Amino acid sequence: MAEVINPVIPNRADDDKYVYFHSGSKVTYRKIAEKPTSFTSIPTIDIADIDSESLEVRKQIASRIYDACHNVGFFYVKNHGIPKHIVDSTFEILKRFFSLDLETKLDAHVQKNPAIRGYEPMLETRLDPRTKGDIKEAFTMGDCVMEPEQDYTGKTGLPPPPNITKPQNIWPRNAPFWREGLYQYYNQVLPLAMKLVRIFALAFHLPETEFDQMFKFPITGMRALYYPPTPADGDSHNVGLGAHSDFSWITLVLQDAVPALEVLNQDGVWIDAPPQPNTLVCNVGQYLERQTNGKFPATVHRVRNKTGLERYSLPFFLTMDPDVDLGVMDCCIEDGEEPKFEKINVGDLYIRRVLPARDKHPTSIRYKDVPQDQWKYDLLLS
Ligand SMILES: O=C(O)CCC(=O)C(=O)O
Ligand SMILES: [Fe+2]
Repeated sequence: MAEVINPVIPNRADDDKYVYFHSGSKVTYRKIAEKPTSFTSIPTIDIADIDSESLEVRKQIASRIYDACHNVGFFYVKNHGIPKHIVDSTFEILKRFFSLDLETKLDAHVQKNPAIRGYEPMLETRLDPRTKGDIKEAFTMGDCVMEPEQDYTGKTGLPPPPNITKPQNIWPRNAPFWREGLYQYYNQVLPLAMKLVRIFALAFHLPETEFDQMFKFPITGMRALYYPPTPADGDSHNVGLGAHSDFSWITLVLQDAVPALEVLNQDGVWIDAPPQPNTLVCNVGQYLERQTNGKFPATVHRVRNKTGLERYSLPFFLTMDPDVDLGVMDCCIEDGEEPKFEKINVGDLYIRRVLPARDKHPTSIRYKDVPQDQWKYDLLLS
């Protein structure tokens, strides 16, 4: 029998769209995936000159940050200025804290704290509903007008607000090194983040101090994380932290030498963000995404620790003051474009995201019958 000639004829004009190949006796073809449209690595930005007296030099850093945030939503911060001995001692206390006995850590259980801060044991959160839970332990602290380490009056020139009578953080009573050590790092990373706030203003060709009035005493969260090795041969959905974008303005992550962080690009490909020595990872959060009308995407990421080693990390989340009403910046709306996000109150949006994410927490249970649009940030403070 004569062989049937397949009517598909390779066409040179289509060479860049299709691969033609023989399959058995037939000529056939396959469409080449669209050219990669998105990033394939995470850029590094050296900020050694962030304090330069030259505005031009500072603008150059800002311009690189603009490109990284626009194209990727993530970048490594090199020469961030946090002394190495503080980074080293921070990892020492992270290891020391998470290896404490459970009872000592549970003394500061997140369920005991109205602001949903404190210690979260293994599997307590579940960002990916296909999993048993996130394979990590965590401890969160953040902004608090009452804790002397944060010097509210020094920063704002105001006495602490009289309506706040309970500390927002909870600390394990039998591990005083933990509060002391975390504050050592906190009081380095917060000023660094505030320098970045100014550089971000420059990135939009705005006066450097444009955002200052939004960050007088910002909402912060610092989350110590311990990820044991995720079993390599187990369920492929196993994750240290399920895929998510950050609920912050920006996040600065201190990670140790164990690779596990992965960032999702627009083509749906997971890109590794392995540790680079002496850097922090900076990423765009949902508030900045809103403010920029999506020009800076809050890029999705996850943590999978497949190395067989224990991993520690310490993200610092910066969000503006809770009383700010945040809209899309005019400079981010192109001709003919509409704002994609409505104006919101920063603190109210915060509580409306934080409580549903922890629906078993006593604060969530307390307000479960109150309609969400009546949840005010102050509920977290009482
Ligand atoms: O552990 C990390 O490297 C990142 C953690 C993270 O993405 C988060 O806590 O939001
Ligand atoms: Fe994150």
